Amino acid sequence: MDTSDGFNLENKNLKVNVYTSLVALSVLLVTWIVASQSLKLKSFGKRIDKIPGPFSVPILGTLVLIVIPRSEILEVLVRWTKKFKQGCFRLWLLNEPVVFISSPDHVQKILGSKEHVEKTELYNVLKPLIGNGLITADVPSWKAHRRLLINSVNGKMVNIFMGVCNQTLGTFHDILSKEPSIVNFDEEPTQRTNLHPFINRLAFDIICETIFGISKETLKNSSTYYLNVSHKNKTVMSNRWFSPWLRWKWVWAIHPLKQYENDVKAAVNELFDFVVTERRRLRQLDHDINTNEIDPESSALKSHKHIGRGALIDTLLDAAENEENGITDEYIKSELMTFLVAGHDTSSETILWTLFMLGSYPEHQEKVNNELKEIFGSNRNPDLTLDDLSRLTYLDQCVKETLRIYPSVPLLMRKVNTDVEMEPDLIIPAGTDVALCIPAIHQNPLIYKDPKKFDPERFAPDKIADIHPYAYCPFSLGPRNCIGKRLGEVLTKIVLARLFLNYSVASIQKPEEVKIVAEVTLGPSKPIFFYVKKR
Ligand code: HEM
Repeated sequence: MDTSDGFNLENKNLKVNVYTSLVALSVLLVTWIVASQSLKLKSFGKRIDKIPGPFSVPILGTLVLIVIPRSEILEVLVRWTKKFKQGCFRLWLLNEPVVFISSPDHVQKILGSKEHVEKTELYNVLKPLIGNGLITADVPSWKAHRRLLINSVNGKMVNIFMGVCNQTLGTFHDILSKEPSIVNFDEEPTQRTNLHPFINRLAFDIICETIFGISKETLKNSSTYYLNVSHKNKTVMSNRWFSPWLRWKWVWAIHPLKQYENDVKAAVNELFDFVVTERRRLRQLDHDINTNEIDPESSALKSHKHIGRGALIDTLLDAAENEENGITDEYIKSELMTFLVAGHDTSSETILWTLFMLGSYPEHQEKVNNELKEIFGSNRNPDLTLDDLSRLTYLDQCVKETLRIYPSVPLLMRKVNTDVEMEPDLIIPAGTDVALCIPAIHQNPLIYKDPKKFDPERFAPDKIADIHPYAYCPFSLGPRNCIGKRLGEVLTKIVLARLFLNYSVASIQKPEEVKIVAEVTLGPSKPIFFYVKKR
């Protein structure tokens, strides 16, 4: 007998055995997953289903969510908030439940508690871009890092920020005043202006400089400075955030956007390497200047145009010098990207929506102008101080009211690790994902009379105390609120003040014509246009 025949036969048998074992193993695995999931869901699901909610079926979950376009999800959520008792309802996203809450007392029980600070798995969609920074960090790392950063973010970073804002606004004014669609005060504009790209770029430049401690001229030399942190990323993240199908991890693993995610990771790494190397060089230069080890006429010193110590990167590099803090380069990268992503789109959307509101309601724009005139007289380009900003109280009311109607972050989520009794007959079981749809919370007619109306008077100093503290949460509330709230407020007000000192705006579309889209931030479905006149 030919020995090679025997060998082939043995080989064939071996292959058949391997395939059979693999199939058997897969069947066992799938059975085990299905059985354990259904056992878990049986008892858990029964408790969840005691909470009312829209029609749902096993496995596919709440059917409406699968068929409606993403642009309508927000409207549907607001409608359900009104329909179900105390605005509390459960949804099934495929086989995972989410409980939505909206009454101020319920919001307080979750956001106000030190216990419910864990984020849900959904936040993992942000990780390719922002790693394990504060937004996505697990609870122990979040606690340690928040403690590390809070004082400098609200202290020296604010002062650095003011300097960067004033300087960048100067150049911004030069760019904007050359825009051909902007006319002099006595002329009628014929061309419309889309202010969004200007504002977004401005916010990006200011935040970049304050976080990385590197002037934007230097950053421009980095090939990835223009890393598209804006549109395409938002689409990728929002697809994963809002599409129920993409919650199935295996779908995501083979999804075409996976490649894009990898490209983003590579670009983030490149940007980070550039920034950290450059900042370390500047810190060394600082040291040499202080210790007189450098010739005052040297070219290195002449090109030394940086913003001084106090950028976020300095706090992180200082902390890394003490080994006990356990700060790694990987963490520094995550935190820098977290602040960049969390800071610039949120602020620029807030500025844009406020312009839209003040452009739609000229009577309120007039009041803002009067306030500016009273404080700055005829000086159209003052360097603003924190004290000036605190005196702009009517502008502040307008921004607050805009953030009520158009909160830049539309959705917050928390995982609760203990049973939470909302009402005696309404218990959210431990392990549930709890969601807060901020536009729905902000449209509660029991708190805000005529909630769709733009009325800055709601936030007048003598009325603000009437608003339940947990009925207004554009920056979230409680221990895991927005750490950059102060920076976001300063940026929004300083940009708006400088704009209204020099320009008047009129919105072209009416508020009811502009649809909002809930992505990771809340933006208009189509660009918003203005007629802009120089003052
Ligand atoms: C008007 C502007 C802003 C708005 C409306 C806003 C809103 C928010 C909201 C709602 C959260 C909570 C997110 C969640 O729990 O899922 C948050 C968190 C955060 N924001 Fe802001 N933000 C703004 C500006 C900024 C700025 C300028 C920065 C920094 C430069 C920043 C950095 C952060 C960070 C790091 C977190 C995570 C905090 C933590 O988990 O401890 N934000 N922001």
